[in-house]
Amino acid sequence: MQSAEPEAEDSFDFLFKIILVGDSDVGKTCMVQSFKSGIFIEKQQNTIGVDFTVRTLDIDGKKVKMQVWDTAGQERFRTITQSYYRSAHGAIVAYDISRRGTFESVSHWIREVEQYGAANVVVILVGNKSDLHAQRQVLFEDACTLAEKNALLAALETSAKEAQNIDAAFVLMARELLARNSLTIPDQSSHCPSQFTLGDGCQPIYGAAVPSDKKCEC
Ligand SMILES: Nc1nc2c(ncn2[C@@H]2O[C@H](COP(=O)(O)OP(=O)(O)OP(=O)(O)O)[C@@H](O)[C@H]2O)c(=O)[nH]1
Repeated sequence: MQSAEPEAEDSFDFLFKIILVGDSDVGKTCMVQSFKSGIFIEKQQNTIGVDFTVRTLDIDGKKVKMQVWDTAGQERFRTITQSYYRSAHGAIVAYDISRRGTFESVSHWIREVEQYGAANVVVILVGNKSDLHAQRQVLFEDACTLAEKNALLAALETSAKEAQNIDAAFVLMARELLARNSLTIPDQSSHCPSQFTLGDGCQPIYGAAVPSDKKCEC
C-alpha cells in the first residue's frame, strides 16, 4: 500500500489525478500496468489499500501527467480507499464484462465517487476483459445506458490482456480534463499546480476522438 504522495518527476504542463475503482478482480491493476508498460502481467495478489502509477501523455503538444491511483476492490479496504477520492480529477469505474455482478456494483461505485469525490470529477465507465467474448454477461448497450443515465463522460470496453482500448480510456480522460482546465486557466504554459481545480459549470464533452469502435458517445 502506498501512503505518501508520489514524488514529482520531470516537467509537465498539467497534472491530473485519476482514481480507478470497481469490484475486486475486474482487472484494475492489470489495466494500470498495461497503461504504464503496455504489457499484461498475470497478477497473483489483490491490491492492498491503494497503489499509484504515473505516465506522462503528449496531448496536442502538451505534457499531461496522469497520476493513476489503483484502489483495492475488496470491501475491507473501503475506508482507506475512500480517503483518496477527494483529490481525484477523474474516476474510472471498472467492471468485468464476464461477471454480471461486477456491473451491478457499478451504481454503488458511482455513488461512492459522488459522495467522496470532488463536485466536478469526470467519470468514465469501463468494461474490462473484452477479450472474454464467450463468457460475456454484460451487453455494451447496457453500459451505455447506465453511463447516459448517470451523466458519465463515456462508456468503453477494454482488455488489459490484449492492450485493447486501455490507452484510449486514459487519453479520453486526459482530453476532457484538459478541455475543462483550458476554460479556467488561460495561461497553459505555466507549470501546472497540483491543486488544479475543475471549473464550475463545465459540461461534459461527449464524442472526443477515441480510436475505437467501442466507445459510447452518450
Ligand atoms: N482475460 C482477461 N483477464 C484479465 C484482464 N485483466 C485482468 N485480468 C485477470 O483478472 C484477474 C484480476 O486482475 P487484477 O488486476 O488483479 O484485478 P483488480 O481489479 O486489481 O483486483 P483488486 O486488487 O482485488 O481490486 C487476474 O487474474 C488478471 O490476470 C483482461 O483484460 N482479460
